[in-house]
Amino acid sequence: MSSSPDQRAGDAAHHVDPEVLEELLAMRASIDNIDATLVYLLAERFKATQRVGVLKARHQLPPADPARERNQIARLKRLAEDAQLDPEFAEKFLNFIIDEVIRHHQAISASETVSAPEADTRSEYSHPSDSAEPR
Ligand SMILES: O=C(O)C(=O)C[C@]1(C(=O)O)C=C[C@@H](O)C=C1
Repeated sequence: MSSSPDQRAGDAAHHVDPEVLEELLAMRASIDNIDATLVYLLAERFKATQRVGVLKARHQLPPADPARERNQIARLKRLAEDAQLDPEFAEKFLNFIIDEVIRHHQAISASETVSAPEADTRSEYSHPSDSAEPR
């Protein structure tokens, strides 16, 4: 599943000296490995949040937990600063992922309501994050 040097060369192959291209390709090989790791990490994270979504739906917990999110963002921003990563970017990235997780939680909750009609008190539950407005 790794990309070949030809695939890594992209448009640059036509525009740069061979030595420069060689260095660029070496860096792109590293970027490819990092991107693959990101995909695997995200897949594992979504597997974990999927289980949280089922748990929340079964126990009538709201999809979003704003206090937990605030703590995660504060922690991640501190880590980003230590790692010389832009903390604002780290915050945006985490929020982007969490928004997607909440959409998944809402979908699980909707399907659990259908498949578990005994939990009919849930329909009376309301939480700010349950509104139809996108976050
Ligand atoms: O920890 C939870 O309660 C989750 O649902 C997971 C998660 C996350 O993706 O980290 C997602 C939504 C919540 O608002 C907080 C955190």
